[in-house]
Amino acid sequence: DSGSAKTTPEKDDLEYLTPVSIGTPPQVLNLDFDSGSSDLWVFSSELPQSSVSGQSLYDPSKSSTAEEVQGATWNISYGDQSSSNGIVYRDVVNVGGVEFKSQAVEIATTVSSQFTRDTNNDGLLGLAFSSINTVQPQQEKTFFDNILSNLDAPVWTADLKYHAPGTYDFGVIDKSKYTGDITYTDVDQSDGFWMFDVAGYGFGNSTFKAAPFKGIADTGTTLAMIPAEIAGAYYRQVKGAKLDSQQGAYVFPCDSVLPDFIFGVGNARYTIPGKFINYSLLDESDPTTCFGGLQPDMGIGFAILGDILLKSTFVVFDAGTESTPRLGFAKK
Ligand SMILES: N#Cc1c(N)n[nH]c1N1CCCC1
Repeated sequence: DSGSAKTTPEKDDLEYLTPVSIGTPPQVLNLDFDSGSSDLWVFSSELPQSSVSGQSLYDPSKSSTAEEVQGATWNISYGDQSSSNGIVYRDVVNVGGVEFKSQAVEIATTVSSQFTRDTNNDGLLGLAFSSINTVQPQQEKTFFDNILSNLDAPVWTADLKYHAPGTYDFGVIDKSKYTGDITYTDVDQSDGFWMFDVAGYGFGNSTFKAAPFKGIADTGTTLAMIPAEIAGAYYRQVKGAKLDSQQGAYVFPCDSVLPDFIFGVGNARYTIPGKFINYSLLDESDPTTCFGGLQPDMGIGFAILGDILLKSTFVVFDAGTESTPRLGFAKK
């Protein structure tokens, strides 16, 4: 098996939403594919109306193939303090033509206000490791884990783009989506994430610094949260940039020309264009102050390499054969 699904960015590339078919007849929901978490959960007919503001709802009672997982519950909270919880069904799930007949579909009976406000996001499809799936008493597998043995190759790939649709592929590495070689690096899955070593960094007229740091490849995070001293050194190159203490984030004049940011994987070097790092207005009411796409990590012990970084490359999430999983990066 192999398949390909188009993923479309919300405003400012806040997140990328991908159509997923669930049930019989198929109910299509647009989900946020998240390599930083491992639950497939959806807005559902079981939610109170006050929690729904335009999202599409999965209704298991309208699917002839839905079966409730008796006694199973789930409860997840994310780094941005958003959260959701509910009960569990199994149903047919199809992503880009790849189907699994008894995927755990976690239906929300409660969602936090951030999700209610995110009107086009119908839920999440977790693509981190199944070891951090939150279903109890019996943990469930991710969609990728479930389809793995049927895939032509044990991989999924992310080709995210700046202010344009991209694709998530399963079971195939599409050579038309990248240039040059793919550089692979080992993954430490012990925290359930796609965690790897960034070999170092560079920007502006500074030379590349071989100062390695750990980070997770996280398609579910908008920005790139990097070690505070690196973020500080980067924004010192930007006239008028300052750390907005209220936000705990760097802001700068919107007409700033931001330096490119170089990151290393193994011996390879990749460039995040400065344009990507001029992320968005801080506040719609002030057209002169902009918000950076690179921000300091919150001292959690690893960087969170989200869409700002991932969209500058073609990324291979490789489960490996019996060996360790690995990540591949290529220019495009
Ligand atoms: N915070 C956070 C976060 C993350 N690190 N990966 N995915 C996240 N979210 C998915 C939906 C809301 C937040």
